[in-house]
Amino acid sequence: MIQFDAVHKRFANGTTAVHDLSLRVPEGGVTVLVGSSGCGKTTTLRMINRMVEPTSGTIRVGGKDVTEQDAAELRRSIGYVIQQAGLFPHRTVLDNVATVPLLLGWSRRRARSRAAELLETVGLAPDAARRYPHQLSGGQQQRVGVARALAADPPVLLMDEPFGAVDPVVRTQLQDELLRLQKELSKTIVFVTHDVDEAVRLGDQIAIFRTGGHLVQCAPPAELLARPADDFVAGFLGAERGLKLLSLRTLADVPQAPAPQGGTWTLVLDEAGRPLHWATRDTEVPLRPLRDGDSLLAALDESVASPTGLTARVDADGVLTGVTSRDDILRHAGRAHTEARVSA
Ligand SMILES: Nc1ncnc2c1ncn2[C@@H]1O[C@H](COP(=O)(O)OP(=O)(O)OP(=O)(O)O)[C@@H](O)[C@H]1O
Repeated sequence: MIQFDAVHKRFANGTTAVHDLSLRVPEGGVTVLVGSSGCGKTTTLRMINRMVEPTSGTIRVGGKDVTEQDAAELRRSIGYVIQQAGLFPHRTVLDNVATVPLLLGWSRRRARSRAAELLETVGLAPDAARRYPHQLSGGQQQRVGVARALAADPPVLLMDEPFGAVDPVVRTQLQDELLRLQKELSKTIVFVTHDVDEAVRLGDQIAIFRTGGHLVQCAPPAELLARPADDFVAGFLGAERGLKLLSLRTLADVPQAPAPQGGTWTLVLDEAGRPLHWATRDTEVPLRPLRDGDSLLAALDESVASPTGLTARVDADGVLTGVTSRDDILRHAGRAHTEARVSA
């Protein structure tokens, strides 16, 4: 757990970057810091590993005051990922990842074998290990950055706009990858982003900052979206708060019915029972079958695109389990919104 108590940071030029910050970052979860440019997110992050020293207040990591620890040692025990990955250009990918274990005194062999294992964990092909950073795409470099930060298996990871410089498709893949890794590793992650959708997707809790380094609200995404503390938070979250909330709810509890027979549109299946498309006698419309774990937002999107207003649902093997109507999805969405408002 990371605990900020009454932390203040004023730079030598008189700028107050962080104002009286008290914040609890729970162990094993992702805390996302968001807010407009210059509101103190990076400064907050960098005070955790003492790249920036607070003017007053205390920061504890695992119960220990960071100022009472050797700064270099502290930094080695905390993973740090930045935008553009910040890799060493003249070292191979493998050596980049092995850097911290070597600094910690591991043998070259052990450090390299750990690095190779981690490259696989973050989804890079083995031949990437021998290349230099400039020979990789931006998304691949970010994966190396994550592998490097994980190399010494630190309990805490600091991530500063790690996916800010890649295109939206790669960004979504990197977010998926981080969620998958986090399920396995349960690190305590502090993640800085400008992107509200990224924050909602990744955060167990989201801390929203306002210019001048003021923390305005810190809450789980569903609570934040259902009950923003003030107009600033509501404005920052954007006009589509309701839809964002739907991205957090799954289809699991929404009822399904057997696929309709004999109407204008038929749901065509392959021989294993997997849905292929909707069809009339002379038209075919593609479909995207959804699973219980998919979001209500994806289900609504699919039902709007479907010529029948129905979403085809499948099990883990892709075999049809039933269909759900747009009305059922909307009814469930309305109930989920009411519950979120009441319980927040
Ligand atoms: N070394 C420094 N000296 C003086 N002022 C600084 C220094 N570092 C940051 N600042 C100022 O402190 C404030 C907070 O900066 P910080 O980088 O923490 O914001 P941020 O929310 O991370 O911004 P961005 O999203 O643009 O990265 C800004 O006004 C910035 O100009």
